[in-house]
Amino acid sequence: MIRIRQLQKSYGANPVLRGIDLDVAAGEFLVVLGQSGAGKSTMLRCLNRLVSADSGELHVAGLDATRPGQTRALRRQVAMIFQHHHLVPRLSVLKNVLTGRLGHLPTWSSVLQLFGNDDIALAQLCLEHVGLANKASARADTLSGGQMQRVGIARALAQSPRVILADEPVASLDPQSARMVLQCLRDATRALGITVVCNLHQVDYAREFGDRIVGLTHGRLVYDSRNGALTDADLQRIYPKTDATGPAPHEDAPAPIYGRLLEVAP
Ligand SMILES: Nc1ncnc2c1ncn2[C@@H]1O[C@H](COP(=O)(O)OP(=O)(O)OP(=O)(O)O)[C@@H](O)[C@H]1O
Repeated sequence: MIRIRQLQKSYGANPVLRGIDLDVAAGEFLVVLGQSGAGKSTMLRCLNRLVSADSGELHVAGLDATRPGQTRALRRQVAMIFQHHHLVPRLSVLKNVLTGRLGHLPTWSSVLQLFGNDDIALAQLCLEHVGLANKASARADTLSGGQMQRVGIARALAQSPRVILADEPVASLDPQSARMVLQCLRDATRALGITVVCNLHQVDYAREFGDRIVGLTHGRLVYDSRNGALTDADLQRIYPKTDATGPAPHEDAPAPIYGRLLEVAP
């Protein structure tokens, strides 16, 4: 479903991705671990052309993600979930989920937001997948943080994607809500056969929810395992400057650059 070969990306003189090779199978739930600044978000954003790779091969859902001409097709096949769900607070939960259908509407009806009955039925089904069917008519800003993130997942599902990219989707949630959100993401995508690439900072969640874990260090893949046996030595490779208990607390990390994503969030 995803094939990456020798992916390279620099920001000015800062080489962020230094030749990534990675294949992700259809339906796989892949967790990416790595220190802050390791290049996780950049790799994810290359997969749907939010960021243009400098060089390398990048095939996602049968599309060549290095070609600018493929951007629209790619954005239809690849949904994204962000740390901050970016819901429209005053809209109902259902309408927020329906925004996931915008890329499938002809331009004139997308401007007028004329959703058909099929779109509405699909949005309701997506809300069922995340256990929030009973909240369809509630205003988004009346939900808890975990519920909002589940609406974000429903919106991504409504896009009928083949791949979901999740960039630290539970970073701002308490442990109970975080587990519920990851469970919900894994169950829904498993049921629908959707491939997930999920950046996480929490090693425990990676072990619990990942079918497979890869580790990124200074722009290189240094770990790749399907068996979940993440040892202290593995963690030292993934987090070379911290102790083997895992990453430094996220509060200490430089703030990720999410502002720009607001412009392109679904
Ligand atoms: N648009 C940009 N312009 C310049 N530098 C950038 C840009 N986006 C990211 N970087 C830099 O690229 C490096 C990798 O950033 P990236 O966000 O991909 O890391 P990350 O592993 O996702 O980190 P975090 O876990 O903190 O989100 C960092 O040094 C960051 O400062």
